[in-house]
Amino acid sequence: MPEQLTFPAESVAVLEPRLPPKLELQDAPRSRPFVTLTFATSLDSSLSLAPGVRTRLSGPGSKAMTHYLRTRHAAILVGVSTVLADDPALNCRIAGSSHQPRPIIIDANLRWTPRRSDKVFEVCRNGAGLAPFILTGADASDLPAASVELLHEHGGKYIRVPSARSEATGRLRFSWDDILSALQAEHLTSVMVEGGGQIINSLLDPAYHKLIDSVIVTIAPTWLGQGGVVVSPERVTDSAGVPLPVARLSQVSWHPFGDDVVLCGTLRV
Ligand SMILES: NC(=O)C1=CN([C@@H]2O[C@H](COP(=O)(O)OP(=O)(O)OC[C@H]3O[C@@H](n4cnc5c(N)ncnc54)[C@H](O)[C@@H]3O)[C@@H](O)[C@H]2O)C=CC1
Ligand SMILES: Nc1nc(O)c(N)c(N[C@@H]2O[C@H](COP(=O)(O)O)[C@@H](O)[C@H]2O)n1
Repeated sequence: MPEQLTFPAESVAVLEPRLPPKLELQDAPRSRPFVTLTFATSLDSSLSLAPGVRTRLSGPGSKAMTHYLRTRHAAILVGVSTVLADDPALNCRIAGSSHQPRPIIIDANLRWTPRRSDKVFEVCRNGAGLAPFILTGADASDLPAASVELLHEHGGKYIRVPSARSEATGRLRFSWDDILSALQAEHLTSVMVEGGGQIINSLLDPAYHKLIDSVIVTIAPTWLGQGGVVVSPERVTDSAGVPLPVARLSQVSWHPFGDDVVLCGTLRV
């Protein structure tokens, strides 16, 4: 029996001002998708116990909250290491909701080989989710034919995004402007960015704050300990080299969900 979550109407009302406008209420077309940054963290800012380790942080109430967010966004975006670690379904499991978000996987360097048994395809075949769009820096001629075919069969695809090679890692990187342009071209009007650590830390670069419309963070009352995947963006300094805070939320509100608390805010001025 597939999991069925419920999210109470009073909690819907609390979240609504933080969410993308419903399509029918949108007065003018947007030039880029509405971006919600959302993840679950421990008290020591960890997303998971270690890279590659799936770690449950959200309790039942905040988990249902995340799935409600999935009903309210056109797309849900994760990095390739999250897919490799978690084999996520990336679908919406709120009882009675017919909406499914489009999974977007950032895999600039083609590290993931999609397989028929992956959960994201399984839920798709069961009519309980959509197939992923994989954003890659690879040329069409370099895409593995079997992966292209598997994606095509389920309604997914690779999308080529302009990339630059990172001097530090030698790997291809995207700018967030290009990622959002690729989603806009697919008529995806909103996206929730779920993780993991590298994806969130790259989006929290001050150059991209103007692209983030809403931040919704679940904080679980637990310390995971050192060695976890941590949300901590690259440091910024003033002209004398003195460290400055990278970002601070405004319009902040806190909402308890069971043992967890959900923090809402914005980086927009
Ligand atoms: N608690 C939570 O809410 C969540 C937890 N997680 C956890 O996070 C962990 C995975 O996180 P990470 O290891 O940090 O990996 P990640 O999921 O952030 O993916 C890293 C990959 O994304 C690529 N990447 C990041 N920014 C990019 C950019 N701007 N352009 C192109 N490629 C980019 C990197 O090159 C790397 O290959 C897993 O253990 C997973 O369970 C993941 C999502 C949510
Ligand atoms: N909100 C939230 N709470 C946690 O405790 C988590 N571990 C995550 N992880 C994210 O959710 C994805 C799993 O999705 P499915 O349940 O398989 O659909 C996982 O890949 C992370 O992105 N999120």
